[in-house]
Amino acid sequence: MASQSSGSSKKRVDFFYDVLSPYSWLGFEILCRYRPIWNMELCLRPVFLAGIMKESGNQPPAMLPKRGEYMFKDIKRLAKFYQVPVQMPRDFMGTVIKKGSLAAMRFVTAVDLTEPQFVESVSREFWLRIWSRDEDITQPDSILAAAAKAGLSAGQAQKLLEMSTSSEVKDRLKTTTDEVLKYGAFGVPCSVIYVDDKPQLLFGSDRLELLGHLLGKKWQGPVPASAKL
Ligand SMILES: N[C@@H](CCC(=O)N[C@@H](CS)C(=O)NCC(=O)O)C(=O)O
Repeated sequence: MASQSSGSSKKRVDFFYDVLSPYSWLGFEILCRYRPIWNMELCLRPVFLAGIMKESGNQPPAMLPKRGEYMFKDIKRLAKFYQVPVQMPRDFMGTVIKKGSLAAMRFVTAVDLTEPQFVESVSREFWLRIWSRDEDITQPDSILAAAAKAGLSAGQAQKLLEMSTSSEVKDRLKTTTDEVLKYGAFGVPCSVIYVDDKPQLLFGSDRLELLGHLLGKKWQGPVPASAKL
């Protein structure tokens, strides 16, 4: 459960995301760049976007054709501006809507439960596969390849893959998804912070300047100078 930072001067930011979401990738990379600058305790919280859509009664944005068209252009412009190598998969419907991210998000959840220091690198490798190189993230071999690139040993990755279908992992992914729904989520990414002891949910990778403002921190654009070094 997200809560106000206790003890340390670090501000806690819970970042809820699904690797099926390119906007989540943008937000993730920006927050990773800002983590030392804003002195944040960045808590990466894997959720299942399809579950959020279902429970909130929402639909993937691209289901509205005009919005889908806009999104393609938006992502291309943002990738350049934010300096994150996002590229649309050739078969958007097949990759994003039909194949989905359940196996990948269960794997990330298993990593979070047992090897949390790898959550960031594993998530990034999934995004690089699906949203940069147009590669699969659903098959066991694809998941193991992402895990290897992220720095997990073959033995660790195989164990985590087996664990990812356990009820412990399924329950944890559902609990985290339910948690962000309680904060008011209808999509991803969502950042949750506490201001005056009250949780504040911010939707999108385009609300990080506001997030900084609420934390009393300065926004230096999507690629702050120290991240360019
Ligand atoms: N304006 C947001 C858009 C984020 C967005 O479209 N996220 C998708 C998933 S990739 C979503 O969950 N959309 C739900 C909605 O827009 O209602 C941003 O720039 O990050």
